[in-house]
Amino acid sequence: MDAFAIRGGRPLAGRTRVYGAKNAALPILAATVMVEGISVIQGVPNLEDVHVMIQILEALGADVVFERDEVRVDCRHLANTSVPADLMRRMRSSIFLMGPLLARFGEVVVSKPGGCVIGQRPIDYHLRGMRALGATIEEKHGYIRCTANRLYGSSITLDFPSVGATENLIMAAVLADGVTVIENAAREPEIVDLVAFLRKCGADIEGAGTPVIRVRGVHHLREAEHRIIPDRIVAGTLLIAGAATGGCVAVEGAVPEHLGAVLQKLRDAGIRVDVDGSVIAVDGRDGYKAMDVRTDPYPGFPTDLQAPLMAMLTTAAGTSVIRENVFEARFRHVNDLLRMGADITVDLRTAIVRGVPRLYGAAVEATDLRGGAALVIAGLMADGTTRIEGLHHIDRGYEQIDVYLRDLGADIARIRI
Ligand SMILES: CC(=O)N[C@H]1[C@@H](OP(=O)(O)OP(=O)(O)OC[C@H]2O[C@@H](n3ccc(=O)[nH]c3=O)[C@H](O)[C@@H]2O)O[C@H](CO)[C@@H](O)[C@@H]1O
Ligand SMILES: C=C(OP(=O)(O)O)C(=O)O
Repeated sequence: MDAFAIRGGRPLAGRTRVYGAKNAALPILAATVMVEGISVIQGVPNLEDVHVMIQILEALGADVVFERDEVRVDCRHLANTSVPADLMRRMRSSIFLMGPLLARFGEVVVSKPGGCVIGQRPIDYHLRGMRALGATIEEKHGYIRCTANRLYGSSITLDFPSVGATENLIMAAVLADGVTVIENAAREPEIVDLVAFLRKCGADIEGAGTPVIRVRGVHHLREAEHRIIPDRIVAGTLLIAGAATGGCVAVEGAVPEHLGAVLQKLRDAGIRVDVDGSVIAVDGRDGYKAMDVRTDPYPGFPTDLQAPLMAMLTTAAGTSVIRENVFEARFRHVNDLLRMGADITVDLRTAIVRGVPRLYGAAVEATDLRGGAALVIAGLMADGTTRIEGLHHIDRGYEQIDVYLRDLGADIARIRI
């Protein structure tokens, strides 16, 4: 088993480059099963979740080659429509196979997906939407079998703008008969990227990035090449780490508009933020103050950066109030931050963070992906040595985070324990 050993207290400094977004790459790789040809996807991050998605595609009968940051997926001879349960459990994004397989073959068997434990994370919107498109759904012994002779365009209104349900339903609707309208759709940049890929393949979709998405079904999808958008959550994590350590960090290759709410919050805390084209720089040398933050669907402050920002605010002057509006149980990192000397009280979806002068190194364990990133940031901020276990959670979403941070001057090592 691996752990990170971090000697904290060094301000990060320098330039780094962000890679492709996990949360865009995963649905796009799943969408390739609808293409009866070869899809070429570039800018794919080398992450555990991407490897699981490739294993799923191979189990379905696809030929997949992953070289450097390019994945070539040949789905001409796809034969299997059941996603193995052990792979389903490995990540939330396994559910993205539901829409595409149903669309292409009229049948799919999945089971409850895994992923970060940050709330109940049901899939009822996905299933309700598939039913609205004409699918029959049987749930037995933990398996979910969806079938349809044909899918038909329909009107679907989501109770909450779910990212995954919006993506799954767009994919199911792409090959359906007629027009599907998804209302209260999620607007995240990753959805816009999925739609950009599908449109290159010949799909007829309008409204991505707005709350109303219209999909007019087409007969088939053709081969296409696509480059994944940069990972706004990784970019945000590195910028927050830079500011939290009182350092100066520039992240290249980002899309600043995707980070609007995040950059605004950093500025609200008194951190200097400069944007020059695709380079975002933060300067935290003058320190920062407490502030209130609420997570919301895009374009609001992303829930995936709530934990990293909380780590930063543990030593801010004053009291911060953090409200988590997207997931009902996304504060599991708090216990370990307390172990490191933070002063935080949680009441359901609200965390009150009273700034303390400093954090202290401790032995802690990541229990989910972004909570793990928060512990890394806390370790970089803390006096003394922090040992972080549970690295598989962090590796699901950050490509060699230790290497990136070392390049910025951090004293972090991956050790075998
Ligand atoms: C692979 C991927 O892209 N993951 C992201 C995606 O997760 P994911 O797509 O799972 O998140 P959703 O947007 O679907 O979830 C938002 C809320 O809706 C609820 N819900 C969702 C679906 C459903 O059928 N029923 C239901 O009640 C969830 O429990 C949650 O409370 O968006 C989240 C919100 O930005 C991010 O934190 C995740 O990083
Ligand atoms: C929650 C996340 O991932 P997943 O939806 O794959 O669990 C995340 O990327 O922060």
